[in-house]
Amino acid sequence: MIMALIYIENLKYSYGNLNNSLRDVKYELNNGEKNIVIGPNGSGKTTFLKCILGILKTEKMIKIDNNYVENIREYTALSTNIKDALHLSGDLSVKEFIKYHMKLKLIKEDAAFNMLAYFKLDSLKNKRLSDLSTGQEKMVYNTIALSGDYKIILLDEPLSSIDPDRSRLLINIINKSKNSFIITTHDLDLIKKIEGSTLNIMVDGNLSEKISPGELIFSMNVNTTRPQDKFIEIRGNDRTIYLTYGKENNVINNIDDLLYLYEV
Ligand SMILES: Nc1ncnc2c1ncn2[C@@H]1O[C@H](COP(=O)(O)OP(=O)(O)OP(=O)(O)O)[C@@H](O)[C@H]1O
Repeated sequence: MIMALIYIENLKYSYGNLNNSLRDVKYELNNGEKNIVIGPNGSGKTTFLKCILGILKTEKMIKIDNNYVENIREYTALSTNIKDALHLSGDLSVKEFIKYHMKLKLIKEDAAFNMLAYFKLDSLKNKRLSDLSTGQEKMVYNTIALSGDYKIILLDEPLSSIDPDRSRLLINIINKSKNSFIITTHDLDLIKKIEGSTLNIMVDGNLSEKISPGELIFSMNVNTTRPQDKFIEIRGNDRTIYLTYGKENNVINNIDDLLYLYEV
């Protein structure tokens, strides 16, 4: 049996007693897959990535390359733009910060500096991290995540606060890459722009089954009242959202219509 690159079963995570941030997540990421996770604010997308990264501790629920995450000490095949996963020591310059991370990941620092130049961000090298704009800071983390040949790249909202030109450059890199990605986003356009992407929808800590975007736009209907003929069921706290075949209301004719998901 060929095991998925990331294999998750019964993943639950709570920050405190009252908070059920992830409810019972089942998930697989295959080799070379580019998986996009969308969902409303606070639905659990970042928490999901942090569990995979081992930043949040879980018990034998997540396997990467057939090893439990908690047993992986130095997983150099995994890369991310999540700030909490990037070790920070003091207020470094961008140059120092990049050098530090490339050394940590045993990657030639040129890889990251070339990427920075590709993003037309050479001028940031000597700036302090604390002096960067929100978008510039995000691009530095994206650069670190994408430099080097990582097997799995976890990008949390990589395009938030990023200008259209740099967004285009970043999407080009993802499209050219043969590696596997999980990308969280609120930018529904990304689903169209990342070639061959798959989609999961997170609602109230529940993750939908995997959907290929092509499947969605054949007159799918977003509703909370028609469990019969459901194609995808997404359980929320106090509602269940069904994607059904049909043309009554909230019909998905294109990716932008996924906005209905946020409205029901
Ligand atoms: N450090 C924390 N302590 C307590 N609760 C937290 C913490 N981080 C997140 N949460 C809660 O967990 C839930 C999921 O948060 P998470 O950040 O994973 O959502 P998200 O889908 O990434 O949201 P967004 O789209 O707004 O970035 C939310 O209810 C949030 O309030």
